[in-house]
Amino acid sequence: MNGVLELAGVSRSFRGGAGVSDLALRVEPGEIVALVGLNGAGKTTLMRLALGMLRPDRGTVTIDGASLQRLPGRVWARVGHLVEVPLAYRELTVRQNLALTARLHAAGPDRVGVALATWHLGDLADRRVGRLSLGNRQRVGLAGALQHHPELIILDEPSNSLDPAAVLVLRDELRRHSDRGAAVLVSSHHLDEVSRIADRIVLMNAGRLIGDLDPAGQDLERAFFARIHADDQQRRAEGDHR
Ligand SMILES: Nc1ncnc2c1ncn2[C@@H]1O[C@H](COP(=O)(O)OP(=O)(O)OP(=O)(O)O)[C@@H](O)[C@H]1O
Repeated sequence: MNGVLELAGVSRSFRGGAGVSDLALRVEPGEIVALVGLNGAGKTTLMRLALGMLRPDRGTVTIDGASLQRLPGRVWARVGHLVEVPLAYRELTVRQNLALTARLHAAGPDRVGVALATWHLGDLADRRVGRLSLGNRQRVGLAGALQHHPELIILDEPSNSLDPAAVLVLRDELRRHSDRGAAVLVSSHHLDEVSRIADRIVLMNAGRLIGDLDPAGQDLERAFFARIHADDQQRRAEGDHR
């Protein structure tokens, strides 16, 4: 498996008018793509579509060239994701949760010790996940999503509720996994953080992908808002002409 994720012409609408339209995105092995946009832009929806948690009304999603409906189990086992709720059983300990996620991904139990050390979870290894703080639960979720060395990584706002030390671990881990060839798609609200790790920043607004931002560019925040504003104005103008 080489982990390429591709969305082509993907649309999904929800009752009430919201949704995403005509999404086209390709994430290559070794590449970190950051998805940025305002609240409600459609980032989580795109990720749920990419993971088959939601079916598109139109368009196709492929991983490694295979449609999600026909994706073999061994390919799913090479995907690591954290979208919405961290995969963790509240009544089990941190160590038990990590052992379970390792098994689900056909990885050996030896990965658990490494994951505990990487995410500084050693002292919490025998605590029940349900008793942990939000940030520590997020660390367990991230450790579980990455410990099997996935070829495709999809994380929705992974730095949410992490302390600065854990944000550093996250950054190092994403770089390390992309250096060994993983394709990484990550959403974020923190442009400065994203600019440090992303090879490509993809902008989303009102359910559409509206172009890229240069991670090395000056004053990313200003550039971000200018692009969003221009897109809003264009949509309004097009609406006026209908
Ligand atoms: N299951 C659903 N039913 C109806 N509307 C939905 C559903 N899921 C998402 N939406 C709507 O689709 C739009 C996009 O939501 P989404 O959660 O993808 O945005 P987001 O970019 O991830 O936002 P945030 O930054 O706040 O997490 C929103 O208007 C949301 O209310």
